[in-house]
Amino acid sequence: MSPLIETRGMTLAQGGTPVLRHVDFAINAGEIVTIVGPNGSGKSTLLKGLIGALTPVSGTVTRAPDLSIGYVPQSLHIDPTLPLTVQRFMNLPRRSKPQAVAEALRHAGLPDLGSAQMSELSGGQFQRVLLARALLMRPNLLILDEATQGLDQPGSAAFYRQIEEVRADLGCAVLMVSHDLHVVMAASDRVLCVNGHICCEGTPEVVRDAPEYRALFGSGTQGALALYRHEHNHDHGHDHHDHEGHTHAG
Ligand SMILES: Nc1ncnc2c1ncn2[C@@H]1O[C@H](COP(=O)(O)OP(=O)(O)OP(=O)(O)O)[C@@H](O)[C@H]1O
Repeated sequence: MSPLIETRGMTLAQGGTPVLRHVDFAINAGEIVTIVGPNGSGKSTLLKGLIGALTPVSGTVTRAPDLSIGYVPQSLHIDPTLPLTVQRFMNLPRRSKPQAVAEALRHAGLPDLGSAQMSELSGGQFQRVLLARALLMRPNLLILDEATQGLDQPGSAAFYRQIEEVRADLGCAVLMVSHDLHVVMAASDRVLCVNGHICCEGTPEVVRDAPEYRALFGSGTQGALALYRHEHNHDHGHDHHDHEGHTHAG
């Protein structure tokens, strides 16, 4: 099976300056991949290069002909004085069948919110509505750019568990950028640590233990990762994390 997106030696520049060099990357159907890295390390630039919003200065990007991307933004400002129900929001900018809307809300973990006002939602519910809207177009790749900013750690962990359920139910691949290192890493099959280039990659455990990752983030995430794994195994009773990991020096 060919990857949904594959890059070879992709170098991306911002304002004429290369900010991300020689990226060899691929994401396959059904995989959950997380991009971590310090501020300004090139995470958003990488997403832009992958989706085609930024053309590489060198190297190649290949996208599957049937690639369909659902995008969940980090937040969306809606004027709180504007009356806007969840149902109406879900039909912007395109009208969808009520059944499709109900199904997308259910997949996002929101069964009964159709008549609620967007302004009444909690942060976690709001992000789930954004997720539901991204699911309406039946993507085979879901991209989330810091989708849990503003949620507390339990809220973020719950959101990422929902993402794992979406993957299990719909089979879409997931590519996400996050600062919630421990929770998001634990929900991933593969983690990419970016710092102007890909400095290490592999399973969450491999990246957590990689010297390149520790040099950037320290070793403090180990306990939280173990804790989340424990909860996670209890909730679902199975483990998706069966890919071989590797690191390479950067
Ligand atoms: N439009 C732009 N013009 C010029 N430079 C830019 C532009 N966008 C980003 N950059 C620079 O490119 C580098 C990578 O930025 P990018 O936004 O990809 O980082 P990031 O890892 O997503 O950061 P953060 O975690 O802060 O969101 C930074 O040095 C940034 O200043």
